[in-house]
Amino acid sequence: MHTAELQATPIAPHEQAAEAVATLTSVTKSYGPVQALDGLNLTLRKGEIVALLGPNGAGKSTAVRLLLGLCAPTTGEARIFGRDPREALARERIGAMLQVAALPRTLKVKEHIDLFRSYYPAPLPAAEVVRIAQLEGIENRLFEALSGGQQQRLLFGLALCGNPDLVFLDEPTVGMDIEARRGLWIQIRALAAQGKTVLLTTHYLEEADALAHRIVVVNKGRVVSEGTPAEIKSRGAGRLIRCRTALRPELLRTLSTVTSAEVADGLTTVMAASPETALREMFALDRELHSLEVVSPGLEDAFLAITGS
Ligand SMILES: Nc1ncnc2c1ncn2[C@@H]1O[C@H](COP(=O)(O)OP(=O)(O)OP(=O)(O)O)[C@@H](O)[C@H]1O
Repeated sequence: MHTAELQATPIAPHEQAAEAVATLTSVTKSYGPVQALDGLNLTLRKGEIVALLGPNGAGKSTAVRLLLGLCAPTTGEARIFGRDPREALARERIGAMLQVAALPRTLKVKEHIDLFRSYYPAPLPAAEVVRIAQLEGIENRLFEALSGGQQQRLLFGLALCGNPDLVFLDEPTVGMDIEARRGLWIQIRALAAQGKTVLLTTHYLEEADALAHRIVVVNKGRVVSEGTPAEIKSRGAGRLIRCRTALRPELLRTLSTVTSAEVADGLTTVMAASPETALREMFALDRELHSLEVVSPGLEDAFLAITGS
C-alpha cells in the first residue's frame, strides 16, 4: 500500500490506545438528598471529540463541573492530566465556554480576548483566536452590540485563549444559523486533529452525530450507553415503520417485536425490532394500511429508546 493510501484511512482516536487526559472513576455526587451522579465512569483521550448526551437533570453539567475542578466528588475520583482538577497546574491546560451572562457587556471583543489571554502562561496570539473563532471585522465591537451567534463565537474564542489541551464546550452553537454552526464544526474538528480533546454537551443530536468520535449517554447519574454515533444509532430498537392505518397505538404495542407506537397527524409510527414480523401482523389486521415507509432510526430515536424518555 502506498503511503498516501495509509494516510487516507485515519484511525479514530478512541480506537487507538491514546493517552487518557481526563477520567472520572466511580464518581458519585450528592446535593443534599439529590444524587446527581451515581457511579459514573468517563475517560477522555487525547485527540478525541466526545459528546455527552442525556435528558435534563441526567448529571452532565455536574460531570463537567467535577472535571473543571469547580466542585469535588462525594466519592470516587476526578483526574485531568493525572492531577486533581482543582490544582492550578491542571487548570492551566483546560478551556471552557462560559455562559453569555458571565461576561461584562461593555468590553470590546478584542478587550475580552486580551483579558482572557492574560490569565494563561502561554496564550494563543490574539489574531489566532480571532481567526479560529471567526471574529474578523468585529474586533472593536462592544460585547453588547454582538448578535447571539457572534456572542457564541466569542465565547468559543475565549475558551481557546490559553491554547488548552482539553476544551469543554457547553451547547457551543446555540443561537447560530446553519452556516455559522458548520463553520464552528470545522474549527472543532481542527482542534481534535491537532491532538486536543473536546468534551461537548449539546441538545442538537445532529451536532453530536456530525462531530463526535464517541457519544456517551448519561441518565440518572450513570452512563447508559457509549459508542460511535453509528453504534449508538444501531442500538435504537430495530426499525421505524411509518404508515397510515386504522389500527390504534394501544393495539400496535401488543404486536410481536413492537417496542413503541404513536400516532400524530394521522401518521402512525411504530418502532419494531423485526419490522417484517410486525408488518405481517399489521397487514393481517388492516388490509387497507397504506403510505408505508420503513427507515433506520436516527440518533434521536436511539437516544429516546436508550434513555426511555
Ligand atoms: N447546586 C445544586 N444543588 C442542588 N441540586 C443540584 C445542583 N446542581 C445540580 N443539581 C441536581 O442534580 C441533578 C443533575 O443536574 P445536572 O445539572 O448535572 O444535570 P444536566 O444533565 O446537566 O441537566 P440539563 O440538561 O438540564 O442541564 C439534577 O437533579 C439537578 O437538579
